[in-house]
Amino acid sequence: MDKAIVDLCWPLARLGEGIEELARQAGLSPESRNRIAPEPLQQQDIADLSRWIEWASDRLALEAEPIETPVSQFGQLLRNVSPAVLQVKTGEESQFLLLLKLKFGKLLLIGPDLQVHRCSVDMLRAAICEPFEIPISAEIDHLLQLANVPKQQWQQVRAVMVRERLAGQRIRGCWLLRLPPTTGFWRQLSQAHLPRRALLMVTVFMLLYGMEMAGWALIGQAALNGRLDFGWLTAWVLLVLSLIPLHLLGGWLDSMFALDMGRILKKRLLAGALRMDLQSVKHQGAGQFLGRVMESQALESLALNGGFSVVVATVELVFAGFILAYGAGGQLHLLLLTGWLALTLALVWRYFKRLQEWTLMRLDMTHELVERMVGHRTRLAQESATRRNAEEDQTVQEYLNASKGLDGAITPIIGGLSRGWLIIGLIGLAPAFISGASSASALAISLGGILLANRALSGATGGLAALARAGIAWTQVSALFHSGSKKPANEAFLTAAQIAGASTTHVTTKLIDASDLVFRYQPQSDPVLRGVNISIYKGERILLEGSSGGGKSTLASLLVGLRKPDSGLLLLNGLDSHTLGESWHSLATEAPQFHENHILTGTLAFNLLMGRQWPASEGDIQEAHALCVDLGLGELLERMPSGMMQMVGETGWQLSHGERSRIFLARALLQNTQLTILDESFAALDPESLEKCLNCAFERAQTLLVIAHP
Ligand SMILES: Nc1ncnc2c1ncn2[C@@H]1O[C@H](COP(=O)(O)OP(=O)(O)OP(=O)(O)O)[C@@H](O)[C@H]1O
Repeated sequence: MDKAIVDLCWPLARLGEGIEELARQAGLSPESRNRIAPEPLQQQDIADLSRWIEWASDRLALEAEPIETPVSQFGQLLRNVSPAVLQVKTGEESQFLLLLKLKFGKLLLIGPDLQVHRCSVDMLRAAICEPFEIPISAEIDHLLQLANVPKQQWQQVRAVMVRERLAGQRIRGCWLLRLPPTTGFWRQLSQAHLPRRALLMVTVFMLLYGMEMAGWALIGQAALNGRLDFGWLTAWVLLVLSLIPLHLLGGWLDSMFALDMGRILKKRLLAGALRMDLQSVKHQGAGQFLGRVMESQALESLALNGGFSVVVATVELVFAGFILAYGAGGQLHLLLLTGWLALTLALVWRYFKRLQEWTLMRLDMTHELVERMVGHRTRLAQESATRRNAEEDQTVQEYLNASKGLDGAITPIIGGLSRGWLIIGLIGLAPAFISGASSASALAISLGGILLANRALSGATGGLAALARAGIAWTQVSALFHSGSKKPANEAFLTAAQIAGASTTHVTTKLIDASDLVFRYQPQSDPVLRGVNISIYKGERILLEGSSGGGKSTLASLLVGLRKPDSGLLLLNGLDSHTLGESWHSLATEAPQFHENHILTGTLAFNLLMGRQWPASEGDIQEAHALCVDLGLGELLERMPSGMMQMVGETGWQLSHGERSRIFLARALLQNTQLTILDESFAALDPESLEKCLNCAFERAQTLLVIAHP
């Protein structure tokens, strides 16, 4: 490896300091004083590197996204991924490069001397791809010799051959540092320079209107003074032409702003949706969520378009106010314009209230519709035909009435306000016109002001109506937005051995230790679980029986960390949920009951291996295939034209009840966790399949808890 690159490498022991420096120089963590420096990882724990980098970044209120790419595309990756941490293998040791950014075609790297150094993309690419390329280069050179390729073409041909040979190999060991979507929204906006861009946008539009008005003043004055010759016209045309690049700049700034704002907002809402507590998700139902998704899309487009129109209209109104004040109408015109604006706001408020009522009704209808669609078969089979549509007419009638009210509120806003202002503006000009006291130029200025205010009002009314709709959408998605914020982790880093309860200082054979657990679904309701004590030792096979509704599935969800107990102590490998954090899920998993488990639309392989790294390795796919055969699904796999890559789910191959239940079982077993809970996973199986599946579970699960009604 090039000596210049070796000098830029950071040792593992200083990586925490390096990440902190990288984040600081990349402007990702301005408030460095309040952060806690992550403890370094030791070289012997290198297997935990990826988790450690993610944990250390979390400590700095950042997110480290692991990125992998085919070797052939690594150069491209280097150009696009920054700031990033890159792993470099130097002998047995792992060292690291800190990539700050790409500037004028060169990469900027932070060295251990804390200085920024420049380096070419090719040089860095060669250094990191070396371990992949060296083993095959001798063989390729031999081939080139045999093929009598002229020496001067070797470099070129070798590069192509290396690329071809390494096409299937992927490089790991690259982590992109960025602000997580859970960071404060304002900080994300400033990081993307959005406030600055908004200010620039307003300035461009102010300039645009200033110039536009100057143009009209120029031509108007020349016409009124009778000096409209070729020179004046040329000056006017030049002014108008110079508006074109400004218009383009304004449009570009506007779309870039909208894109970035939309991206940040979407990421935040998605993060919120994924972090929502299981209970509230269940409580709201699929229909409500569908409604929310629709509202979140509306929020983005309406808030941006509406907000932008209102800003532009405000600029126009300020200019119109100035012009009117200087015109023949003077104070009277200003007064009329203020009154008209007040009327506009009042009408928009009325529209907002009616829209609120209408939206709630629409969301309820969406919810009901989804529920009816889901339960359609049941209704056809069970519900009396006469009752089936009984309530629909009344609901639709109420919805129609609300829609009529909404139309009544929007019509004057869209159609009437700007046109009405034209009439009011002209009436305001009448006294000056009739009395003849004002000059022709003052009348012309007033007329220009009225027209500009008319344009502003039509933009403002559309914009305000869109903002009102965005406001309603916000009330629907604000919970998602707020649940997307999170504080950085405070827990100490745990190595894989510590999590597994097998580190040198802490060895435990007790996998689950629960005492006095209490859980209730609603704060005011009776507990479903009360005073539960249970100990599960590693390697045990346990059958959990009990009366229906006794709380077995609820207990399972506590043990796999999907729910938290209201009180009591629950330890996994001697560690509580606060200490283990997300790692709880890598230790304990369950195959939930049939009605709570799903085959997702995707390949069979994805459905089986979704708990592992995706895209899956060849080895993972073979393991999943072998397990399916053990569970008696071999014949099904043979029938499927694409085998493991067969599309399944709603729109794919329709699996039978028993097939699904075996895929759910395989999915849980393939996670290879220390504790596997199977919640009534065998209910749909015939005795022969049941025996096969049970044997498989006994063989594969490290510790097994089976919930069943034998
Ligand atoms: N969201 C909820 N709100 C209130 N009560 C709930 C909720 N979910 C479940 N319960 C109640 O909690 C109790 C325990 O349910 P759980 O599903 O854990 O029982 P179970 O022992 O697994 O039953 P089964 O053997 O019938 O599957 C039941 O009485 C159930 O009605």
